Amino acid sequence: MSDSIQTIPDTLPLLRDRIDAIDSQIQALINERARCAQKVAEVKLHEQGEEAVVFYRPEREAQVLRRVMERNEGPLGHEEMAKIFRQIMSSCLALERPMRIAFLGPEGTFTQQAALKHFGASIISSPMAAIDEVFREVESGAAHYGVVPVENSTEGVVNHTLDSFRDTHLKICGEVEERIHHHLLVSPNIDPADVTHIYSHQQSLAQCRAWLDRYWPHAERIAVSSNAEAARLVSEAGMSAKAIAAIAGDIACELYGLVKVSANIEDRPDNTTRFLVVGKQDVEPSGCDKTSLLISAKNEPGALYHLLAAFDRNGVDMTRLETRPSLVSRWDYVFYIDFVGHHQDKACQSVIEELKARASEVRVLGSYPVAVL
Ligand SMILES: O=C(O)C(=O)C[C@]1(C(=O)O)C=C[C@@H](O)C=C1
Repeated sequence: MSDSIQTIPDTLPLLRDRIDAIDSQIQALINERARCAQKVAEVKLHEQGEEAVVFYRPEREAQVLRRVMERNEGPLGHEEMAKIFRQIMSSCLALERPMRIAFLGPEGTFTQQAALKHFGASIISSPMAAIDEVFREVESGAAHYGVVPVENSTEGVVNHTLDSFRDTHLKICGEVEERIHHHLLVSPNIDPADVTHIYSHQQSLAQCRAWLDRYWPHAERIAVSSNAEAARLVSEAGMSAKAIAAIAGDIACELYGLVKVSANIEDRPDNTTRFLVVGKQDVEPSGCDKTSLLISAKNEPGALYHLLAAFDRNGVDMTRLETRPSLVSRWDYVFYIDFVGHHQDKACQSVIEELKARASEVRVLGSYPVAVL
């Protein structure tokens, strides 16, 4: 046990004095760290120039957060401690250059929640109406990075996101995993017993299907463009005392001032959505990375078998395989493959070389740190 733990006082006034003293030390240290970040920005600008400068470094952030978790001794939990540092880095990065992040909107979506989880709260967030708009916003330079959903553990892949990679030169710079908790929400002035219609995004309705069948078998389910939009409709209807409900998450509930009739109503308690961060940069290795590839296979017998064999031969762990129509000709397919490792790793380079010999196109969509939080 360290000295500081042994000398913790045991009366309220003394404990508060102690907390005040610690807070002023923490504050001074955070500002010292922030001054270092300002200096980092100067050095980057000097070395890379205004046109090419890259302030956000996902691999460095992942390393910092992993180290925080490794050295943490409690009583605060590892994730709790990492979240604090997540926000400190977010504030430091905003001092270097405020980051504009486009995400699948409107305000209050799980994608916004994922963007805040990944970048911290010190970002300028721009809600977009559709996934391809997020890509365009980043391509045009109007946003530095974009956040889009890519797969849900209950409902499978988000095809719009996968298909968007065919027409873009953007890279995957990161991934975020978010546990999705759905709640049944109404306006504060509405009696839940009067509810006749339940609004949500079709994926959210599907993720709560068994619960709805059991508890709200007679309510009509209405699919809308997002669950945040459902929450907005419910708050608007509440003004004219119309009894409708929404299924949405915490930030939509808060944003639209709704109340929870039932919390955590998703059918599967491990319901998780994975999001991707897209940008223009090639991310350096962080020591624990993943790579995503887009492969157009030649239309010949055993094509997929030969592609997969390359992973086995090089001992590279494939974590995901998705097939999508190529949109070039009928019954032609492209494969999206994720694997463990960075494209600069020797074994991963061998896999990519072997794939290139077999496939008509192999594109590295990006190597990026495995989600830390
Ligand atoms: O190390 C850097 O390159 C920094 O800019 C500093 C810092 C940090 O606060 O630790 C801030 C932003 C980057 O995304 C990574 C780390």
